[in-house]
Amino acid sequence: MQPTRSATETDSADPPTDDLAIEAENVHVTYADGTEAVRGVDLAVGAGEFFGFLGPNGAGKTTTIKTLVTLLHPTRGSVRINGYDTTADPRAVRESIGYMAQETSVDEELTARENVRYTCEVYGVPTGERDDRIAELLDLVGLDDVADQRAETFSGGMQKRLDAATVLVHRPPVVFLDEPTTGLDPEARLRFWEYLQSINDRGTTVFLTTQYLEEVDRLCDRLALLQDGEVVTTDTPAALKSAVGGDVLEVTLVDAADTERATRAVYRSDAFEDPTVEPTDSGLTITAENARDGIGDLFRALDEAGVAITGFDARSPTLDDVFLSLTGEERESTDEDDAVRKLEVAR
Ligand SMILES: Nc1ncnc2c1ncn2[C@@H]1O[C@H](COP(=O)(O)OP(=O)(O)OP(=O)(O)O)[C@@H](O)[C@H]1O
Repeated sequence: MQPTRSATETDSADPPTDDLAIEAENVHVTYADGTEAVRGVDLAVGAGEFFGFLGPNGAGKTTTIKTLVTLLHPTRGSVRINGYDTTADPRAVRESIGYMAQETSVDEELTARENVRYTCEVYGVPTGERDDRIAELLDLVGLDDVADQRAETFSGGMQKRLDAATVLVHRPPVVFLDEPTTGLDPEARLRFWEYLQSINDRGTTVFLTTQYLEEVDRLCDRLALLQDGEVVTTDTPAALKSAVGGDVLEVTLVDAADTERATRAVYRSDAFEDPTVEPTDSGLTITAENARDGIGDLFRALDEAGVAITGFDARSPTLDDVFLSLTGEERESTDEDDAVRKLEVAR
């Protein structure tokens, strides 16, 4: 079964509820060496939301999430989690959240069951409730069959799911997950997404940092896009894609050296109203309202300019286009996203 986006989806930049799980106001974090990793971040995440925090390497995602979970203090600004201020009341914050760091905290010498039992002890889950809680969580993450095997025999994906189960032992209303699927193969990522969807379906607020647009598009009610320590935009995936506007035409040229000539020909022609033309490795991408209607005129204009094409594709905007138009940066992870798509088609 494929995970689907949760039912709380809205087409708004505002959280779907007044009941906020995460509130960050003008948060700045500057490291001791002077690096300004986070520069004025505002966030308002509603209780029960599945919220994506997306950005390229080094954008400041980990620094932000560590600040939200009280491991770092804001240099300026304030953070409230479940109504508790992270600076004034860090203990209350920690008791009301789960945090899964990038590095797994699974003890490989223990079995899956022992790992979860150990975390129950750390969090003081009442002794009489532990067996049921452990069974429920191992079932939730699909590790009930291997509950008594040592974690060292697990794949990377299984270890991540075990780690995620331990994050939930004290039934926190909010969980923070820092790039939980980085390094997982496509099959393991899909299973992890199903798990994340199921914990959100149970009412848990999920704050997920990731570099994978596909992940955000599939799972998140809303997302914030971070670049150079600043939030560039916050909205639903659907609204962001429609803000890119129109259709996207991908044109592959026989000779990539013709890109400039082709770009000039597109702008000179009246095939499209107000097009945006971006060069790619093999040709160009044209974005315009009703671009599909201008395809005939486009072919004529390129032919007249002496530019030969080998391939052509018309599609609706993706989050990749959003990312490109807002950050000016091409994404690096496309191969992995393609692998997930292919796997889903094969399923
Ligand atoms: N302890 C530190 N001291 C100084 N600078 C740091 C420290 N940790 C991170 N940085 C810098 O802060 C900036 C933001 O890093 P951060 O790890 O928060 O980004 P990120 O978006 O999580 O990146 P990635 O996806 O690579 O994990 C980067 O320029 C990074 O080099």
